[in-house]
Amino acid sequence: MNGVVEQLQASAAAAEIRRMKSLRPLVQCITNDVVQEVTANVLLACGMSPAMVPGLEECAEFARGAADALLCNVGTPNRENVQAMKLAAAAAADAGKPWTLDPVGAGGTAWRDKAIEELIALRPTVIRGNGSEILAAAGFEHRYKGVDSLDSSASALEAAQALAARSGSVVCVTGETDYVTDGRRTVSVSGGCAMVTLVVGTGCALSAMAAGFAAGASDPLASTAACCLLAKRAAERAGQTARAPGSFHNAYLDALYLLSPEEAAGLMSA
Ligand SMILES: Nc1ncnc2c1ncn2[C@@H]1O[C@H](COP(=O)(O)OP(=O)(O)O)[C@@H](O)[C@H]1O
Ligand SMILES: Cc1ncsc1CCOP(=O)(O)O
Ligand SMILES: [Mg+2]
Repeated sequence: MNGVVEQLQASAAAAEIRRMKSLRPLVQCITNDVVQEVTANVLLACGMSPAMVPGLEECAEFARGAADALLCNVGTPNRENVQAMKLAAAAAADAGKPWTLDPVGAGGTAWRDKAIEELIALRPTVIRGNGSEILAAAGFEHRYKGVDSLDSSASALEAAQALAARSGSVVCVTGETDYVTDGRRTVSVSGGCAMVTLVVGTGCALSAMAAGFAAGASDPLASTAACCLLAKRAAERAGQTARAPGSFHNAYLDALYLLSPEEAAGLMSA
């Protein structure tokens, strides 16, 4: 497949980022044990409200009611939290709220792959993963190293397009270049800074951001591409000053906070 790969127009990207910031979406996160804090901090820095609401007893009510969007992330799955993700995802979809699936570690164990397959069947608005995860979730040959990717995003583009066509979700495969596709249109976002991969949770947090960007969006492909663009520009800015992962982490949060929609979209120099 592959076909023509477009780029999001700067004016459209700025409009998506402005829209997200004026909504300040409340993003319900059912995520893994490793990335709770970085996810909340990333959402706050870019202008969203995080709420970690993973409990089986209340997750569906929250998804249906207070939340503007939902993240389901299978990084540290167990029977109970996968069940909570299914209940919350079904409630969100029923209430017309967008939700994002992060298929962390797809392709590693049969049990996790079955959980991911069952979540995909609930039609996430967006599926966001790294190259190996998207290849695995699409049923393509992939290489596996836990939550890291051994496959480039470019090598997973065809799998992303196939997964989007089969699931009805927008699929975002990230890496040196991010690709966002609905199976017909594909948008790429390049740049960023490779040091972002040395800060745990930046991919997981990006999936949470994509959920918030999809809240109220008329075109989830455009909102997801704008989300990737903001993250790439923030990583670039962080990389201008930070020389190692600890300071990069702080500089990345600061850049997510400081970049205006126009700067992130390239309409104004940052
Ligand atoms: N080689 C790279 N160069 C620049 N940015 C990258 C690179 N690899 C990943 N990124 C960025 O890191 C963030 C997380 O993506 P990724 O590392 O693919 O996800 P995950 O953390 O789930 O493995 C994204 O913003 C992506 O664009
Ligand atoms: C290290 C680790 N182990 C289970 S989940 C997780 C975090 C993965 O974060 P990311 O996908 O953003 O790199
Ligand atoms: Mg990940």
